[in-house]
Amino acid sequence: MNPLQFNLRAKVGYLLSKVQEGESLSKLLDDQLNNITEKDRALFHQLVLGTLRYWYNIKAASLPLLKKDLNNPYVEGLIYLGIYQLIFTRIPPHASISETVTAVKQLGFSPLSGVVNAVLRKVSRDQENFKQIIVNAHGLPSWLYKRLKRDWPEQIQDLCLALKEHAPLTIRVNQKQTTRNNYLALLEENHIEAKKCNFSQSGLQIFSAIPITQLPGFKEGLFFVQDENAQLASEIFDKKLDGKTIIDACAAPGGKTTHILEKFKVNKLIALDNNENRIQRIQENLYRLKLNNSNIELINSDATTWQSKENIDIILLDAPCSATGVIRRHPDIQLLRKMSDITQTVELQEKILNNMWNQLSIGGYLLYITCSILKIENENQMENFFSNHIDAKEIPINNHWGIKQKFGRQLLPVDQFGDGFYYCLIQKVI
Ligand SMILES: C[S@@+](CC[C@H](N)C(=O)[O-])C[C@H]1O[C@@H](n2cnc3c(N)ncnc32)[C@H](O)[C@@H]1O
Repeated sequence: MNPLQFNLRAKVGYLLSKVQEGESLSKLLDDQLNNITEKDRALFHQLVLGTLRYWYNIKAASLPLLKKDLNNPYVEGLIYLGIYQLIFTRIPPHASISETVTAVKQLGFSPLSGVVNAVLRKVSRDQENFKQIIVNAHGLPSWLYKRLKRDWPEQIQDLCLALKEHAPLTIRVNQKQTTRNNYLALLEENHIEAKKCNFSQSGLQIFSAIPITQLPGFKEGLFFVQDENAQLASEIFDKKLDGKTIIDACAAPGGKTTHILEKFKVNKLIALDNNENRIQRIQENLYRLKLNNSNIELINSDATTWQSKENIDIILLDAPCSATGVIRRHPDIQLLRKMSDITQTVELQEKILNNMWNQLSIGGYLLYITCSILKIENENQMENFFSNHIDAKEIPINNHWGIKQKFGRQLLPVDQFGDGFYYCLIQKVI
């Protein structure tokens, strides 16, 4: 059958199988969206994201229904998709079941359509019971659950629930173009509901469901979409960055680079990243936000080896990480990350840290950041760093947000608030 003739569930099932094979959802969505009619796009998104969000909850509830492992990622994904529709959407059960069973056949697995039909009918007959089992499951891959429970024994239950929530839409008002109050007034004029963020001085949370590009002033660069907790990087520095030479060591797509340029009058900013396509995105963002000045240099290079030719006052190191703090926005991370990846990521972070530290002038500061909630990438990474660098001194971040750690501060994702982030500020003292 021509894939273009697949029903919507088959298109979702195909995409879910690709995520199971290790492809990232944002790239798949970019590639697939042209195959989805305009009127189906909202439902397509809901079904993909919803099924991935509750993947491990549904897995826990559906395993006892299967006599043996199906060993078929397409059919596994379609069963979860069917159950997601039955438990979490208002789609009539008969439509959820028949559309999903048709998808199984369209994808070439007719012999398994009877099993899928039987499982979905069973769930449909006993919806309340299954809903309880699903919402009571921790809903994470077991390696991640064990690690989080070890790292956050007191917070683990709230954390599991928070990771299933929808993250709020938060923007950062471009202070070079307008003020937060003026932009809030503009939103009110356009009947768009929003409120000021608690911790970020330029953040606004948007409540109205509206495409980002239709918010007023998108093209003019009046704002940038950025989680509130990601905005804290620039808040930590207060006025300290005026006149400084700065490296943003892992800069793409430029969220923190552009914030620094909006907030401070820097001497020079070098934005480094080893991904050429993503460097292009920094360029686009600089251009849209009207921050494209001659004192900014974009460099496509590897931060584990790159050498600076000039004295560097400040390094922002927003390290590549497990991204476990942003699972709410990217639920595919739950399927994509494996324990072995974490070990490699921690090693990469250490290499980048060591090389960038060598680029920093004495008296300068390095801000280490991750969007991870795993201590091995955060507090433990810093503990290791301080034990190997007698020239490093922690500068405590005395803010109200987050949880103070032995080194640095950790923010955990909280319903209606920001994502999981970690910050540690270090000064080079000798
Ligand atoms: C967490 S993201 C950075 C987000 C960015 N700071 C922002 O606020 O928009 C991490 C970045 O590190 C980059 N990266 C990964 N390994 C790298 C390396 N060895 N050298 C330089 N950049 C690297 C990735 O391409 C990715 O863009």
